[in-house]
Amino acid sequence: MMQMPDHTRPLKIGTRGSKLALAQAHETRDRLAAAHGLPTDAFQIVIIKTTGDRITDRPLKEIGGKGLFTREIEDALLAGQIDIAVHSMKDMPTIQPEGLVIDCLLPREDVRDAFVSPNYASIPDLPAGTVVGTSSLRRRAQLAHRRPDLHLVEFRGNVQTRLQKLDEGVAAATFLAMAGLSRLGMPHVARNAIDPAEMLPAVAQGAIGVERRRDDEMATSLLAPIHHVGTGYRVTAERAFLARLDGSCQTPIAGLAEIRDDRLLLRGEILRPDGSAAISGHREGTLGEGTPMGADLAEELLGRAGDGFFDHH
Ligand SMILES: NCc1[nH]cc(CCC(=O)O)c1CC(=O)O
Repeated sequence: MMQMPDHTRPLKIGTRGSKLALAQAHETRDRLAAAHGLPTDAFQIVIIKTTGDRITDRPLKEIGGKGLFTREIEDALLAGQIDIAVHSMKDMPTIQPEGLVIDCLLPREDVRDAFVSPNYASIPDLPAGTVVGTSSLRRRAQLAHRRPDLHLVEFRGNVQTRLQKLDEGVAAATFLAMAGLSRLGMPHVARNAIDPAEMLPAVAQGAIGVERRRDDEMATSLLAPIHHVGTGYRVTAERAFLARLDGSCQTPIAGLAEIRDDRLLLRGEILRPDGSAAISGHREGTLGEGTPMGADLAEELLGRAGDGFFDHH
């Protein structure tokens, strides 16, 4: 018999310290407790500060992109300081360090982007020249593509910081993930949720993944029953698309897989950083075909884009 965690030897759940990260860690703990009939004090939430949390005054792309919010957490997992780690899959590099795996996905939240603004109800309402804040290369390129007349500014920080910047008038509108707002209990902050057909979300937006050491049998068996299979199929397809394009977050890429009638439908989009061009396509397949579908769609879009597509100009 496996020794289950209890309050004297709790399973340590590693997470960043932002409100959203903590909400995600608590959701993971509650699902684990419910699935195994354990009290919540059989789990201990351990906050780990990452480089991305420490450096808040520079654009993400300058300090290194994806991995900035995860490296220290993965080091703690490898060192045995924590037993599992909870991540927004949107922020995860496509390759995990040797010895770590993510094969547990929680049921996906709303995948859409939220339009947030004190004064305007939607993107079409924004007058020419309006200042819009976003730190996301994807959202920046998508917006510039549709509305080249707007003025885009860098807008970093966690959800609370960005909302405060809107209040202070640093920008008249911004975008946030609906998933984050919902998990923070504040979906009403969104003026509207943008249809993915208008603004395709980031790969894995709204998905939480739980990472573990590959050889940790306790973590493996504890996590197995909370894995959401449908979310797994979808995120697999989207991340295969991302992996073939570029593992970093230095390029504007969007991707969304959905399940309809037991079929997997994948949409993908790549954009020039300045929004001057966008190329999109789609694939359909069986639920288990996400990996080849993602790679194949990426190949198609890269072929149509040609050399130098992602270069700034
Ligand atoms: N890049 C930061 C980040 N990573 C995950 C989320 C939101 C939650 C999610 O998409 O799962 C956010 C904030 C945002 O984009 O508004």
